[in-house]
Amino acid sequence: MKDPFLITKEEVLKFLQPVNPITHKGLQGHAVIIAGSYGKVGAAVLASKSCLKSGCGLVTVFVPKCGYQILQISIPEVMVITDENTNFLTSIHLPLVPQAIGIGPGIGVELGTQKALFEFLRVNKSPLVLDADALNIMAENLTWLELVPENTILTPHPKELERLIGKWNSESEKFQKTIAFSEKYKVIMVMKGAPTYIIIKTEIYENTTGNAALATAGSGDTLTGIITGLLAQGYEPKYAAKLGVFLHGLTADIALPKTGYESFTASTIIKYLGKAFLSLV
Ligand SMILES: NC(=O)C1=CN([C@@H]2O[C@H](COP(=O)(O)OP(=O)(O)OC[C@H]3O[C@@H](n4cnc5c(N)ncnc54)[C@H](OP(=O)(O)O)[C@@H]3O)[C@@H](O)[C@H]2O)[C@@H](O)CC1
Ligand SMILES: Nc1ncnc2c1ncn2[C@@H]1O[C@H](COP(=O)(O)OP(=O)(O)O)[C@@H](O)[C@H]1O
Ligand SMILES: [Mg+2]
Repeated sequence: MKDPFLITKEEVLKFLQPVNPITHKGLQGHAVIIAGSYGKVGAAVLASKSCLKSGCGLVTVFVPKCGYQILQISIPEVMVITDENTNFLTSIHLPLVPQAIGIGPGIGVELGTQKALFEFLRVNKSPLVLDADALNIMAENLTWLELVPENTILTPHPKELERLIGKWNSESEKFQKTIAFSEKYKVIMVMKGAPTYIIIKTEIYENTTGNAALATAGSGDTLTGIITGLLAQGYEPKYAAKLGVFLHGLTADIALPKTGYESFTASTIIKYLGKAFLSLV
Protein backbone atom coordinates (compact mmCIF):
# COMPACT_ATOMS: atom_id res chain seq x y z
CA MET A 1 0.00 0.00 0.00
CA LYS A 2 1.29 3.45 -0.95
CA ASP A 3 1.84 6.02 1.79
CA PRO A 4 -1.19 8.30 2.00
CA PHE A 5 -1.01 11.99 1.11
CA LEU A 6 -2.07 14.12 4.06
CA ILE A 7 -5.03 16.49 3.72
CA THR A 8 -3.70 19.53 5.60
CA LYS A 9 -4.55 23.21 5.72
CA GLU A 10 -1.64 23.91 3.39
CA GLU A 11 -3.02 21.36 0.94
CA VAL A 12 -6.62 22.65 0.91
CA LEU A 13 -5.46 26.26 0.55
CA LYS A 14 -4.05 25.27 -2.85
CA PHE A 15 -7.55 24.75 -4.24
CA LEU A 16 -9.83 26.76 -1.92
CA GLN A 17 -11.94 28.99 -4.18
CA PRO A 18 -11.95 32.70 -3.27
CA VAL A 19 -15.35 34.35 -2.89
CA ASN A 20 -16.21 36.54 -5.86
CA PRO A 21 -17.46 39.87 -4.44
CA ILE A 22 -19.99 40.31 -7.25
CA THR A 23 -21.31 36.77 -7.14
CA HIS A 24 -25.02 36.09 -6.61
CA LYS A 25 -26.98 33.09 -5.40
CA GLY A 26 -27.46 31.86 -8.96
CA LEU A 27 -23.69 31.63 -9.41
CA GLN A 28 -23.08 29.95 -6.04
CA GLY A 29 -24.63 26.70 -7.19
CA HIS A 30 -27.96 24.99 -6.72
CA ALA A 31 -27.76 21.73 -4.78
CA VAL A 32 -30.43 19.11 -4.21
CA ILE A 33 -30.48 16.90 -1.11
CA ILE A 34 -32.62 13.77 -1.42
CA ALA A 35 -33.06 12.43 2.08
CA GLY A 36 -35.33 11.42 4.93
CA SER A 37 -38.18 9.08 5.73
CA TYR A 38 -40.68 8.84 8.60
CA GLY A 39 -38.65 9.16 11.83
CA LYS A 40 -35.49 10.15 9.95
CA VAL A 41 -36.42 13.54 8.56
CA GLY A 42 -33.69 14.88 10.84
CA ALA A 43 -31.12 13.45 8.43
CA ALA A 44 -32.61 15.65 5.68
CA VAL A 45 -32.56 18.70 7.96
CA LEU A 46 -28.92 18.17 8.93
CA ALA A 47 -27.72 17.46 5.40
CA SER A 48 -29.55 20.38 3.78
CA LYS A 49 -28.58 22.88 6.47
CA SER A 50 -24.91 21.98 6.23
CA CYS A 51 -25.16 22.12 2.43
CA LEU A 52 -26.47 25.67 2.63
CA LYS A 53 -23.82 26.64 5.19
CA SER A 54 -21.02 25.38 2.96
CA GLY A 55 -21.66 28.40 0.74
CA CYS A 56 -24.11 26.97 -1.74
CA GLY A 57 -26.45 29.61 -3.27
CA LEU A 58 -29.66 27.60 -3.42
CA VAL A 59 -30.62 24.33 -1.77
CA THR A 60 -33.68 22.24 -2.60
CA VAL A 61 -34.58 19.23 -0.49
CA PHE A 62 -36.55 16.30 -1.85
CA VAL A 63 -38.34 14.41 0.94
CA PRO A 64 -41.38 12.21 1.43
CA LYS A 65 -44.51 14.22 2.28
CA CYS A 66 -44.00 13.69 6.04
CA GLY A 67 -40.90 15.90 5.83
CA TYR A 68 -42.58 18.97 4.32
CA GLN A 69 -43.52 20.99 7.39
CA ILE A 70 -40.49 19.87 9.36
CA LEU A 71 -38.15 21.21 6.69
CA GLN A 72 -40.06 24.42 6.02
CA ILE A 73 -40.22 25.28 9.71
CA SER A 74 -36.70 24.26 10.67
CA ILE A 75 -34.85 25.81 7.70
CA PRO A 76 -36.74 28.61 5.94
CA GLU A 77 -33.83 29.20 3.53
CA VAL A 78 -34.23 25.76 1.97
CA MET A 79 -36.82 24.97 -0.72
CA VAL A 80 -38.75 21.74 -0.40
CA ILE A 81 -40.17 19.34 -2.99
CA THR A 82 -42.08 16.29 -1.82
CA ASP A 83 -42.46 12.79 -3.14
CA GLU A 84 -46.03 11.64 -3.89
CA ASN A 85 -45.71 9.16 -1.00
CA THR A 86 -46.08 10.06 2.68
CA ASN A 87 -43.49 8.12 4.69
CA PHE A 88 -40.73 7.13 2.28
CA LEU A 89 -39.53 7.97 -1.23
CA THR A 90 -41.14 6.18 -4.16
CA SER A 91 -40.60 8.42 -7.20
CA ILE A 92 -37.85 11.01 -7.50
CA HIS A 93 -38.60 13.66 -10.11
CA LEU A 94 -36.78 16.98 -10.03
CA PRO A 95 -38.09 20.04 -11.87
CA LEU A 96 -34.53 21.35 -12.24
CA VAL A 97 -31.04 20.24 -13.21
CA PRO A 98 -28.94 21.11 -10.15
CA GLN A 99 -25.15 21.51 -10.06
CA ALA A 100 -24.92 18.67 -7.50
CA ILE A 101 -27.09 16.13 -5.72
CA GLY A 102 -26.56 14.35 -2.39
CA ILE A 103 -28.74 11.31 -1.87
CA GLY A 104 -29.21 8.75 0.85
CA PRO A 105 -29.28 10.03 4.45
CA GLY A 106 -32.26 8.56 6.23
CA ILE A 107 -34.10 7.35 3.10
CA GLY A 108 -34.44 3.74 4.32
CA VAL A 109 -34.39 0.66 2.12
CA GLU A 110 -38.09 0.09 1.32
CA LEU A 111 -38.65 -1.66 -2.01
CA GLY A 112 -40.37 1.46 -3.39
CA THR A 113 -37.34 3.55 -2.42
CA GLN A 114 -35.01 1.06 -4.13
CA LYS A 115 -37.01 1.36 -7.36
CA ALA A 116 -37.06 5.14 -7.07
CA LEU A 117 -33.27 5.19 -6.62
CA PHE A 118 -32.79 3.05 -9.73
CA GLU A 119 -35.04 5.27 -11.87
CA PHE A 120 -33.30 8.35 -10.51
CA LEU A 121 -29.84 6.98 -11.35
CA ARG A 122 -30.99 6.09 -14.86
CA VAL A 123 -31.85 9.68 -15.71
CA ASN A 124 -29.52 11.70 -13.49
CA LYS A 125 -26.57 13.54 -15.03
CA SER A 126 -25.70 15.89 -12.14
CA PRO A 127 -22.55 15.33 -10.03
CA LEU A 128 -23.50 13.03 -7.19
CA VAL A 129 -22.77 12.15 -3.56
CA LEU A 130 -24.09 8.76 -2.39
CA ASP A 131 -24.42 8.14 1.34
CA ALA A 132 -26.11 5.94 3.95
CA ASP A 133 -29.16 4.05 2.64
CA ALA A 134 -28.34 4.91 -0.99
CA LEU A 135 -25.12 2.94 -0.36
CA ASN A 136 -26.97 0.15 1.42
CA ILE A 137 -29.32 -0.21 -1.57
CA MET A 138 -26.43 -0.04 -4.07
CA ALA A 139 -24.55 -2.71 -2.10
CA GLU A 140 -27.32 -5.14 -3.05
CA ASN A 141 -27.31 -3.92 -6.66
CA LEU A 142 -23.69 -3.19 -7.55
CA THR A 143 -24.35 -3.02 -11.31
CA TRP A 144 -26.30 0.20 -10.66
CA LEU A 145 -22.93 1.85 -10.02
CA GLU A 146 -22.41 1.72 -13.78
CA LEU A 147 -25.19 4.34 -14.03
CA VAL A 148 -23.53 7.00 -11.88
CA PRO A 149 -21.41 9.86 -13.30
CA GLU A 150 -17.66 9.29 -13.26
CA ASN A 151 -16.11 10.52 -9.97
CA THR A 152 -19.34 10.18 -8.04
CA ILE A 153 -18.45 10.45 -4.34
CA LEU A 154 -19.41 7.59 -2.01
CA THR A 155 -19.20 8.27 1.75
CA PRO A 156 -19.47 4.92 3.57
CA HIS A 157 -18.84 4.40 7.30
CA PRO A 158 -17.08 1.09 8.03
CA LYS A 159 -20.28 -1.00 8.05
CA GLU A 160 -21.51 0.53 4.80
CA LEU A 161 -18.07 -0.04 3.30
CA GLU A 162 -18.23 -3.71 4.28
CA ARG A 163 -21.64 -4.01 2.64
CA LEU A 164 -20.14 -2.56 -0.58
CA ILE A 165 -16.77 -4.32 -0.80
CA GLY A 166 -17.26 -7.37 1.44
CA LYS A 167 -15.39 -8.35 4.61
CA TRP A 168 -11.65 -7.79 4.96
CA ASN A 169 -9.09 -9.64 7.06
CA SER A 170 -6.59 -6.83 7.55
CA GLU A 171 -6.28 -3.07 7.15
CA SER A 172 -4.20 -3.54 4.03
CA GLU A 173 -6.83 -5.80 2.48
CA LYS A 174 -9.48 -3.18 3.26
CA PHE A 175 -7.48 -0.59 1.32
CA GLN A 176 -6.75 -2.99 -1.55
CA LYS A 177 -10.44 -3.81 -1.92
CA THR A 178 -11.49 -0.16 -1.71
CA ILE A 179 -8.90 0.83 -4.33
CA ALA A 180 -10.12 -1.95 -6.62
CA PHE A 181 -13.72 -0.77 -6.09
CA SER A 182 -12.80 2.84 -6.87
CA GLU A 183 -11.01 1.76 -10.05
CA LYS A 184 -13.72 -0.62 -11.21
CA TYR A 185 -16.61 1.81 -10.81
CA LYS A 186 -14.61 5.05 -11.37
CA VAL A 187 -15.87 6.49 -8.10
CA ILE A 188 -14.29 8.42 -5.21
CA MET A 189 -14.45 6.55 -1.91
CA VAL A 190 -14.59 8.58 1.31
CA MET A 191 -13.80 5.89 3.91
CA LYS A 192 -15.21 7.55 7.01
CA GLY A 193 -13.60 6.76 10.33
CA ALA A 194 -10.86 7.95 12.65
CA PRO A 195 -9.16 9.15 10.56
CA THR A 196 -11.10 9.39 7.30
CA TYR A 197 -9.32 8.31 4.12
CA ILE A 198 -10.23 9.28 0.58
CA ILE A 199 -9.46 6.79 -2.17
CA ILE A 200 -9.30 8.03 -5.74
CA LYS A 201 -8.33 5.04 -7.84
CA THR A 202 -4.85 4.15 -6.51
CA GLU A 203 -4.29 7.44 -4.63
CA ILE A 204 -4.88 7.47 -0.86
CA TYR A 205 -5.48 10.69 1.08
CA GLU A 206 -5.59 10.83 4.88
CA ASN A 207 -7.48 13.57 6.66
CA THR A 208 -5.70 15.39 9.49
CA THR A 209 -8.70 17.03 11.22
CA GLY A 210 -11.45 15.69 13.46
CA ASN A 211 -11.73 13.96 16.80
CA ALA A 212 -14.00 11.64 18.77
CA ALA A 213 -16.59 14.40 19.26
CA LEU A 214 -17.71 13.50 15.72
CA ALA A 215 -18.86 10.09 16.95
CA THR A 216 -22.45 11.30 17.20
CA ALA A 217 -25.72 10.70 15.35
CA GLY A 218 -26.07 12.67 12.14
CA SER A 219 -22.40 13.55 11.90
CA GLY A 220 -22.15 11.77 8.54
CA ASP A 221 -25.37 13.37 7.29
CA THR A 222 -23.75 16.78 7.72
CA LEU A 223 -20.66 15.61 5.81
CA THR A 224 -22.89 14.64 2.88
CA GLY A 225 -24.42 18.11 2.92
CA ILE A 226 -21.05 19.85 3.04
CA ILE A 227 -19.52 17.85 0.18
CA THR A 228 -22.68 18.28 -1.94
CA GLY A 229 -22.61 22.03 -1.30
CA LEU A 230 -18.97 22.28 -2.38
CA LEU A 231 -19.64 20.21 -5.51
CA ALA A 232 -22.52 22.54 -6.41
CA GLN A 233 -20.16 25.51 -6.11
CA GLY A 234 -18.00 24.08 -8.84
CA TYR A 235 -15.31 22.24 -6.89
CA GLU A 236 -14.12 19.19 -8.80
CA PRO A 237 -15.27 16.03 -7.01
CA LYS A 238 -11.78 15.21 -5.66
CA TYR A 239 -11.46 18.71 -4.18
CA ALA A 240 -15.04 18.75 -2.85
CA ALA A 241 -14.33 15.46 -1.05
CA LYS A 242 -11.00 16.63 0.42
CA LEU A 243 -12.18 20.09 1.47
CA GLY A 244 -15.43 18.61 2.82
CA VAL A 245 -13.79 16.08 5.14
CA PHE A 246 -11.17 18.64 6.20
CA LEU A 247 -13.78 21.30 7.13
CA HIS A 248 -16.05 18.72 8.80
CA GLY A 249 -13.21 17.58 11.06
CA LEU A 250 -12.08 21.15 11.67
CA THR A 251 -15.48 22.08 13.16
CA ALA A 252 -14.87 19.45 15.86
CA ASP A 253 -11.29 20.59 16.51
CA ILE A 254 -12.41 24.21 16.91
CA ALA A 255 -15.51 23.42 18.97
CA LEU A 256 -14.01 20.82 21.31
CA PRO A 257 -12.54 23.26 23.90
CA LYS A 258 -15.99 24.91 24.18
CA THR A 259 -18.32 21.92 24.02
CA GLY A 260 -16.30 18.97 25.29
CA TYR A 261 -16.79 15.61 23.62
CA GLU A 262 -20.09 14.95 25.32
CA SER A 263 -22.21 17.93 24.32
CA PHE A 264 -20.93 18.12 20.74
CA THR A 265 -23.73 17.11 18.33
CA ALA A 266 -24.24 17.14 14.57
CA SER A 267 -25.85 20.56 14.96
CA THR A 268 -22.56 21.74 16.49
CA ILE A 269 -20.82 20.80 13.23
CA ILE A 270 -23.22 23.11 11.39
CA LYS A 271 -22.82 25.86 13.99
CA TYR A 272 -19.01 25.83 13.68
CA LEU A 273 -18.78 25.57 9.89
CA GLY A 274 -18.33 29.33 9.62
CA LYS A 275 -15.41 29.29 12.07
CA ALA A 276 -13.85 26.42 10.13
CA PHE A 277 -14.02 28.41 6.88
CA LEU A 278 -12.65 31.51 8.64
CA SER A 279 -9.70 29.58 10.05
CA LEU A 280 -8.61 28.81 6.49
CA VAL A 281 -8.20 32.42 5.41
N1 LIG B 1 -31.44 12.10 12.97
C1 LIG B 1 -31.56 11.25 11.94
O1 LIG B 1 -32.51 11.28 11.18
C2 LIG B 1 -30.49 10.26 11.72
C3 LIG B 1 -30.57 9.37 10.67
N2 LIG B 1 -29.61 8.48 10.38
C4 LIG B 1 -29.83 7.58 9.25
O2 LIG B 1 -30.15 6.33 9.76
C5 LIG B 1 -29.87 5.34 8.81
C6 LIG B 1 -29.07 4.23 9.44
O3 LIG B 1 -27.74 4.67 9.63
P1 LIG B 1 -26.72 3.99 10.63
O4 LIG B 1 -25.40 4.40 10.13
O5 LIG B 1 -27.06 4.34 12.01
O6 LIG B 1 -27.00 2.44 10.48
P2 LIG B 1 -26.13 1.28 9.82
O7 LIG B 1 -25.83 1.55 8.38
O8 LIG B 1 -26.78 -0.02 10.11
O9 LIG B 1 -24.78 1.37 10.60
C7 LIG B 1 -24.73 1.19 11.99
C8 LIG B 1 -23.71 0.17 12.31
O10 LIG B 1 -22.51 0.41 11.56
C9 LIG B 1 -21.37 0.18 12.35
N3 LIG B 1 -20.58 1.40 12.37
C10 LIG B 1 -20.97 2.66 12.14
N4 LIG B 1 -19.96 3.51 12.28
C11 LIG B 1 -18.89 2.77 12.59
C12 LIG B 1 -17.54 3.09 12.86
N5 LIG B 1 -17.09 4.35 12.81
N6 LIG B 1 -16.70 2.08 13.13
C13 LIG B 1 -17.15 0.81 13.18
N7 LIG B 1 -18.43 0.45 12.93
C14 LIG B 1 -19.28 1.43 12.66
C15 LIG B 1 -21.88 -0.24 13.70
O11 LIG B 1 -21.88 -1.65 13.67
P3 LIG B 1 -21.53 -2.53 14.97
O12 LIG B 1 -20.18 -2.07 15.42
O13 LIG B 1 -22.61 -2.23 15.94
O14 LIG B 1 -21.52 -3.91 14.44
C16 LIG B 1 -23.29 0.27 13.75
O15 LIG B 1 -24.14 -0.54 14.54
C17 LIG B 1 -29.11 6.05 7.68
O16 LIG B 1 -30.00 6.34 6.64
C18 LIG B 1 -28.66 7.31 8.32
O17 LIG B 1 -28.47 8.36 7.38
C19 LIG B 1 -28.36 8.47 11.12
O18 LIG B 1 -27.50 9.30 10.39
C20 LIG B 1 -28.55 8.96 12.55
C21 LIG B 1 -29.31 10.25 12.62
N1 LIG C 1 -13.66 8.87 16.73
C1 LIG C 1 -13.80 9.61 15.63
N2 LIG C 1 -12.81 10.45 15.23
C2 LIG C 1 -12.95 11.21 14.14
N3 LIG C 1 -14.06 11.19 13.35
C3 LIG C 1 -15.06 10.40 13.68
C4 LIG C 1 -15.00 9.56 14.83
N4 LIG C 1 -16.17 8.86 14.91
C5 LIG C 1 -16.92 9.25 13.87
N5 LIG C 1 -16.26 10.16 13.11
C6 LIG C 1 -16.76 10.81 11.90
O1 LIG C 1 -18.15 11.06 12.06
C7 LIG C 1 -18.86 10.75 10.87
C8 LIG C 1 -19.86 9.64 11.16
O2 LIG C 1 -20.59 9.34 10.00
P1 LIG C 1 -21.79 8.30 10.02
O3 LIG C 1 -21.39 7.07 10.72
O4 LIG C 1 -22.30 8.19 8.64
O5 LIG C 1 -22.88 9.08 10.94
P2 LIG C 1 -24.45 9.26 10.76
O6 LIG C 1 -24.93 8.20 9.81
O7 LIG C 1 -25.01 9.11 12.14
O8 LIG C 1 -24.68 10.62 10.22
C9 LIG C 1 -17.81 10.38 9.83
O9 LIG C 1 -17.41 11.50 9.12
C10 LIG C 1 -16.65 9.86 10.72
O10 LIG C 1 -15.39 9.99 10.10
MG1 LIG D 1 -24.22 7.87 7.92
